[in-house]
Amino acid sequence: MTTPAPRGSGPGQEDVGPDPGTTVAFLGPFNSYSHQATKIAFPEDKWQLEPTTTIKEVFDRVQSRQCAYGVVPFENSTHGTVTFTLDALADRAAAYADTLVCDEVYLDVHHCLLGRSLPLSSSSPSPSTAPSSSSQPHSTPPSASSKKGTPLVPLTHIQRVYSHPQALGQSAGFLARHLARAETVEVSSTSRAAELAAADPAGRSAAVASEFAGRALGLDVLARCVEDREDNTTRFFVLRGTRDGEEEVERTEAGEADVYGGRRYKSLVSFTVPHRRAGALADVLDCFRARGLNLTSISSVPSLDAPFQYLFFVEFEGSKLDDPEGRVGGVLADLGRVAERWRWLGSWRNRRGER
Ligand SMILES: O=C(O)C(=O)C[C@]1(C(=O)O)C=C[C@@H](O)C=C1
Repeated sequence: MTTPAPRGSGPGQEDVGPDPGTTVAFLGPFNSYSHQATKIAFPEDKWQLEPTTTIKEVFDRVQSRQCAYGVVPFENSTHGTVTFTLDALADRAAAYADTLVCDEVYLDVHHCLLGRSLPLSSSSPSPSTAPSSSSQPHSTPPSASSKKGTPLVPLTHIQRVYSHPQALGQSAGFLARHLARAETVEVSSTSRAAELAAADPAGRSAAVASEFAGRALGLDVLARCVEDREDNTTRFFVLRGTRDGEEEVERTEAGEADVYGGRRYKSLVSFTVPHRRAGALADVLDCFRARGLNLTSISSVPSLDAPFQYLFFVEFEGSKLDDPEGRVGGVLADLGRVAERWRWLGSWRNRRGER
């Protein structure tokens, strides 16, 4: 049996009413990068997309079946893992026992500095802000200098830059070069940052966010591609609840051989190891090596069992439910013997390189 996958082919796709089977929670507000990623996997004509204010709320809605799916950022290629998502996946209070990762979405992330080209008040630029390294006069039209990562107008009037901590981290070099004296303020999402910049009556606030978010609010683009690396990409996880009596993940289509030798899929497990035993983590990793399962990421968070003890996450190529050679089933059985406690968090189609 093939479990319905997202990307427009899921249950109840003709019905866009309040049926929880057609709803997808994502980290909002609208126009966030999470919203863009969600639209890739869940076309808006078939799915009802519901913004949340926190990543935890996405997990809550999936676990409680208020929403059929959820989309959360997992890691960024420049700035690393998203700790709120790892914390929810760590599930220390067993609040998300029925929530699994069932797909992934890669999104190229290109940030803009958004704000007002000139301060809205008639006063001159604040002496407390650093002079911009741009030497262009205010009158220069943006199109005359569209060089990536270079201010399109002087930034001397910008006193404050709002953004999501991930986006600030991804643009740290630009901010240090051009806005060293401006205050940086972390907020819950890049689109919230754009809202705050738009609400500044003096026009002295800016946001690191998408051009999309700026357009929706009538903000000027003060600089494009302010991320420190051109290949800046964020990977999102699609979450869903476990379903009784049903296979857990999308399988290879009937007759479609797994020509990638397991690379068609990825899986995620979490585990703890006996903290005081030398080589305990190496023993767990050795189980993957012994079965020829390639690891694609490894992360850790404090286990909160005791100070300085950790819960590990290992992501590897292979699926629990399309496992003709039994290698994934084998390694999960090994984990039961070698790890202190462990949990399978899902298997899904490997989307790397699809876009
Ligand atoms: O703030 C947003 O727009 C988000 O969707 C969150 C988020 C993240 O947490 O990583 C998503 C993608 C970008 O890497 C920056 C921020």
